[in-house]
Amino acid sequence: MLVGHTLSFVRNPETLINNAFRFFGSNDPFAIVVAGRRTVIIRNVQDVAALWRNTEDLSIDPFVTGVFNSFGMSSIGKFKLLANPQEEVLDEFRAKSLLLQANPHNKPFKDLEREWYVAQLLAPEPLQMLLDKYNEILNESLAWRRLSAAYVLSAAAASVGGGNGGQEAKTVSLQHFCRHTVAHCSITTFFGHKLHEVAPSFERDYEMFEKNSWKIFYRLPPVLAKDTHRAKDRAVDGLVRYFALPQAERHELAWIFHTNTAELQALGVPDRDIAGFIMVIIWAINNNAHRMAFWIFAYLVHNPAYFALVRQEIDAAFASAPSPALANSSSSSSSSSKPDMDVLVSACPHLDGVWFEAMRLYNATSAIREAKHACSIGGKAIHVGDQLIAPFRQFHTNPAIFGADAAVFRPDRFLEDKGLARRKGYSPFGGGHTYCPGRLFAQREIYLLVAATLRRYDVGLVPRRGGARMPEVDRDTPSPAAMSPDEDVLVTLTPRLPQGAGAV
Ligand code: HEM
Repeated sequence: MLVGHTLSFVRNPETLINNAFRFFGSNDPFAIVVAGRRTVIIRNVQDVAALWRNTEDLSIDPFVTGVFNSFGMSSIGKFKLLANPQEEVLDEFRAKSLLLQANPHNKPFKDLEREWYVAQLLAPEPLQMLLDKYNEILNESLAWRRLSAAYVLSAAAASVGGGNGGQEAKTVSLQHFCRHTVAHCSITTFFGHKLHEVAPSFERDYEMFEKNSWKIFYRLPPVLAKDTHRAKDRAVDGLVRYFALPQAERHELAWIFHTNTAELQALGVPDRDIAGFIMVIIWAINNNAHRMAFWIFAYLVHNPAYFALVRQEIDAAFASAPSPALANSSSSSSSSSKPDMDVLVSACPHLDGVWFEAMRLYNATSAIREAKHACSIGGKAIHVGDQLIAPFRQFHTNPAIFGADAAVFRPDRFLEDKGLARRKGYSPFGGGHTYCPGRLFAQREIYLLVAATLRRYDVGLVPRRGGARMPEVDRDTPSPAAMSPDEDVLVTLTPRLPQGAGAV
């Protein structure tokens, strides 16, 4: 049975799918029509595993090229991503190109690229080097005098909730704090300071684009997304200028992006397409991460007891670092503000709990594939050209997996059941051959952000008309991945006083 339901699917896939399941009365896959296409929806955990396994018949490539299409990539650029390197690499690049020299199975660019992500983002040493750089940039940007106008709304000597009565406090938009800090730190980590020199408005343009990037992702007519397209085009212009610099001036560029751009050049992909391609990856890096950071902070400031537990764990990770007050002083070296990463990721159970729980409840990611050949999933016949979608939030809110209170944000569930984050059905980073290669970086960058912030500052909730309220998910804005809140949270940041001075 086919049901035409494009708009309701884009706006709120969950309600539509729940209604359909009630209607059909089973967990078997069923078909609806989305944007004129037969789309098979999957909810059974075993069927998702079958979808991930079946790389012969089911492909993610049409979805990926669709995204690049929405972001303005030319036909030649899209063709080259999936083309045969033996036929496409230009003569002058053949001796050096990894697509020819380190590609025994002659994989197209898009497939070989996955191996490069793994090499940079999942191998311990390269990952740690990126994180060390990230931490340095983070500590510079969180210094009291450098807190950015992108999120500071006002500064005043005020008596605030954190207990440092009379000390200066800055009022901050939590949404903008997370969006700006995550984007600034990761963009500078991967591209270096030179990008800001040649494209001073890059971050602003990127953030403006990203705020409504769903309009591009869901291919709204350009006339309905003018500002978003313009901001994206300006950011891409900035990247074109950056990549036109001699390589020596881009020495801070991370290996993965050096490799991506060099190999796309070797394939003869036009410069603007290369910049557009990199823009999509920058979006994948940031779009989810800052929203997750927001939900974590939002939960912590609304739950002081949990905040205190997380801060205790974080302070232990800084055991060999100087006191918070020293960390805030301009003379403090960035390395002295470095937490022990092992403690942070393996001895902070309450931080883990709030991270796992945010990733469970505020993540609308789906597995998406298209059928290249006829096959079957969960007993359902799949025709060539069918689109298959498995929305993970269906599993993440399933009481059979997460208990009767699955709809509630309760981090302790991950402390009570240590195996819960490995349970089938918990897939915030997807799975199969497209399993997010940035998963370790993402978790660690967010832990660093939470750690650095709580280490340096008392974070107080600004009183809100109508009383404090943990935001809910914004159900009016479609989200391809991490979900936005229906309301911002305003907080005060106040430098923590040294231990022993009665402030902490
Ligand atoms: C909380 C933050 C993040 C979440 C929730 C997230 C989630 C995901 C998911 C679900 C996928 C799989 C998509 C699919 O199968 O279609 C994915 C893919 C990907 N992610 Fe992430 N991600 C995050 C952060 C990052 C970061 C920080 C990076 C890079 C540093 C990154 C790089 C990528 C890349 C390159 C892919 C494409 C993989 C492929 O097609 O083989 N992600 N991400």
